[in-house]
Amino acid sequence: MEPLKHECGVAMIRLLKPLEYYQEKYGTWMYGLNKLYLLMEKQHNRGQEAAGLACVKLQADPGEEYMFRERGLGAGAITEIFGTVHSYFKDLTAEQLRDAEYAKKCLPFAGELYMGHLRYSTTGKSGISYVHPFLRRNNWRAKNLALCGNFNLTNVDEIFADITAFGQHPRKYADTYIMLEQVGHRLDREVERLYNECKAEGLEGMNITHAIEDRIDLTNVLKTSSPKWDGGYVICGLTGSGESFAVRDPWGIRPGFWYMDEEIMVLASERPVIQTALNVPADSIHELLPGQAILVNKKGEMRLAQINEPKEKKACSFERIYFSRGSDIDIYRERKLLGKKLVNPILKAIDYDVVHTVFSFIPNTAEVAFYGMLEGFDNYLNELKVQRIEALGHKPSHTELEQILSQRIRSEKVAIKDIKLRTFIAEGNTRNDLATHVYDITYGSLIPYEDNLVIIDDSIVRGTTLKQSIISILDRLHPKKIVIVSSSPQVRYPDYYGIDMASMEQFIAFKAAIALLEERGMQHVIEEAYRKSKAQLGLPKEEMVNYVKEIYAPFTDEEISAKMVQLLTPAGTQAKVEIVYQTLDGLHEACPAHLGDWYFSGDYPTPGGVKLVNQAFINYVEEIYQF
Ligand SMILES: O=P(O)(O)OC[C@H]1O[C@H](OP(=O)(O)OP(=O)(O)O)[C@H](O)[C@@H]1O
Repeated sequence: MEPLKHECGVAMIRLLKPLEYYQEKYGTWMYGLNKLYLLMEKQHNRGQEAAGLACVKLQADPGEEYMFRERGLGAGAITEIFGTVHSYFKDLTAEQLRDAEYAKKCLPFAGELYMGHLRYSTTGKSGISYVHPFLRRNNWRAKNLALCGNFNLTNVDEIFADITAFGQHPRKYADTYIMLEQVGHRLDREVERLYNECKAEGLEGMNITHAIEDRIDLTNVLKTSSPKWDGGYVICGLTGSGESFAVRDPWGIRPGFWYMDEEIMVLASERPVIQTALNVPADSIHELLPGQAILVNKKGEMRLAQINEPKEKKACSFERIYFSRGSDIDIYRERKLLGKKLVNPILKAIDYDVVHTVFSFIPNTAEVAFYGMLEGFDNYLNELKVQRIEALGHKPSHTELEQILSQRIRSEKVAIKDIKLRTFIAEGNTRNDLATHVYDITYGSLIPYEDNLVIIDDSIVRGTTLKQSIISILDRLHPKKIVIVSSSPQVRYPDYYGIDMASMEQFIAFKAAIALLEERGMQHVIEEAYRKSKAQLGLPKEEMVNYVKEIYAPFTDEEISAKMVQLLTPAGTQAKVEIVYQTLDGLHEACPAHLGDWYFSGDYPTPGGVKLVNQAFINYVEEIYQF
């Protein structure tokens, strides 16, 4: 089975006051719903394929619904699901709409607990039934569970085996279902344990229900269900009795941030989203720590709990480079630094000829790195100007100064992206076409046959953007040389923890390394790596080694880059093309708190990652390479 992937965004809201409070203070009891909309809309960058939301209403009477969900497919899913929710209110009178008590009693989605999810998946497994949140319903309110997550587990097979060993019978072999059943099973046990406890105390009827709901401790549930999860995750859940939680993986791979005051608790995948939606400063927002959970109980009491021992922190650097919005104060700084660090290799590539070089970027994500790169070149040029002034040996005249200071770094808006969608996270089959037509150029933005063009992108993964579109369209401007700059290092290995970059054979770096091995008659390296990978199949995953590294080992980064240029440059391109990459050290210096770099280095933080890359390489050799 191909594992399902959920590279996504999450948002949670827990209103800590009655709905009347928000009606009075903010003029609407829909305060929570509206904030959820903002949090989701501002995380659209994290998922364009589908969206879903869930809501739980506290204090419903038996016979009244208290858990609601809406899900939609497609790029317009957020608008669609909120449109549907609002359609329930469209026939209300103005008075009814203002009446928080009426809303609470009679209207769907008028609750205190909210949860939203944005999804993209590139595995072809789509359809509304795969859209989060997932629900598990039961006649015991505390056993009801809504779950959504930004996650990917490497060991769905092991967890499936585990829960079937308990005698459970999941309906689907899909990670979210399996997780839902696993957490749900532990939740059932917890409720049953409390039921027995309450019974033994002599409680009866609804008193038992209320006592269970007062005593239930979700940390027990999470501690018993999550230890085997091997992967990156922020899993969010709501229960029918009013508990909400979010738990993060022990390596801190996937991000989660939360904010709380006396009115609201909010959690989201990205920090600035909370800042903007609630107008609060960055330092009032906390990171959910590796292995930690944030829980708010039925009474609105929050607590942080260490669910799993934190491991060596390997927060995903690709979040910083590409996936998250660049509006975060730290991400903005980091992206700029990534650009700045590339000045020296770029200077080499343009033969130090800044006078005849135009600098630009491939929209949109690379824009911030571009500003950093420009700053770096400004510094370089200033230094040159100082040297030239000093070299004059006399007090410079006004004309001399003017002449020296007039030199500027030339930056232009050369590439234009015609649509706002991210092509990277578009479904595989449609991507090529999208990449081909999505970019355009500004005619006249450089001097033909005289100027070099340095153009920065955040990442080169499959190379589709370059090959299908960028290089040939830039060549129409007739630059002398095109220097493509990647603010991140060469992407060499699949992700497996929640960002579905591509499968191994699609990586342009991998294709280049294989081509080099073949060209130089070094096929034995492939055979050897395959043999070793195959030989360790029976080993426990903790003992496995990533032998794919041997494919890259014989070559320098520059050799691989040069090969990529050959593979990516369309026939007939007139300009000379070169690719300049960030180094791993440069990445770590720019993003020191996010050292997770497995897609660049092959150093997977969890044994499941090594196991999957091993299998992927075996599959590649057996199905594609075929000796
Ligand atoms: O080498 P490739 O496989 O083509 O992938 C890398 C490209 O994909 C991303 O662009 P995307 O259109 O997703 O988003 P952006 O507008 O946020 O830069 C990224 O910025 C690169 O341009």
